[in-house]
Amino acid sequence: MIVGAAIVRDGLVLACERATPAEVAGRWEFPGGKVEPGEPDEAALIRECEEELGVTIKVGERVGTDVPLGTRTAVLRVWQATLVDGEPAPLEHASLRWVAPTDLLDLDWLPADQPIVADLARELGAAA
Ligand SMILES: Nc1nc2c([nH]c(=O)n2[C@H]2C[C@H](O)[C@@H](COP(=O)(O)OP(=O)(O)OP(=O)(O)O)O2)c(=O)[nH]1
Repeated sequence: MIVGAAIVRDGLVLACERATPAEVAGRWEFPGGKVEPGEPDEAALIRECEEELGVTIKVGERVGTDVPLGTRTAVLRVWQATLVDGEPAPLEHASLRWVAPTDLLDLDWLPADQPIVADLARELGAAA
């Protein structure tokens, strides 16, 4: 299981640019990563956001449905989240960007993220 956080602040979504590996460097993703054995999904999401961004998040609603990840026996599962403490810093990413819902689909997201980003753009657009 790979978990990701769509952190929303002031109507904008935090997108993260991968630094590594070379095959996907420069593409965009949500902060997150692998759930450790026995770890609840939401705890993994909070841990990864602390490690990658130096922030504390509050986990909200699910976004979209689970997306199978290519060759791996894993799925990507994403939640909306809000910032509780700290300002996001690119501790493990090449860069960070706050993106308006209408601009989300212009970024070169990792393939598995694309249907989730489309759902998120619809949800946030509808709420505006
Ligand atoms: N974090 C994250 N990973 C994603 C997304 N979409 C997607 O396909 N992935 C894939 C890329 C990687 O193969 C895998 C997560 O790897 P990772 O390197 O971020 O996870 P991690 O921090 O737990 O990795 P590790 O260094 O402990 O091995 O999931 C996404 O939106 N966010």
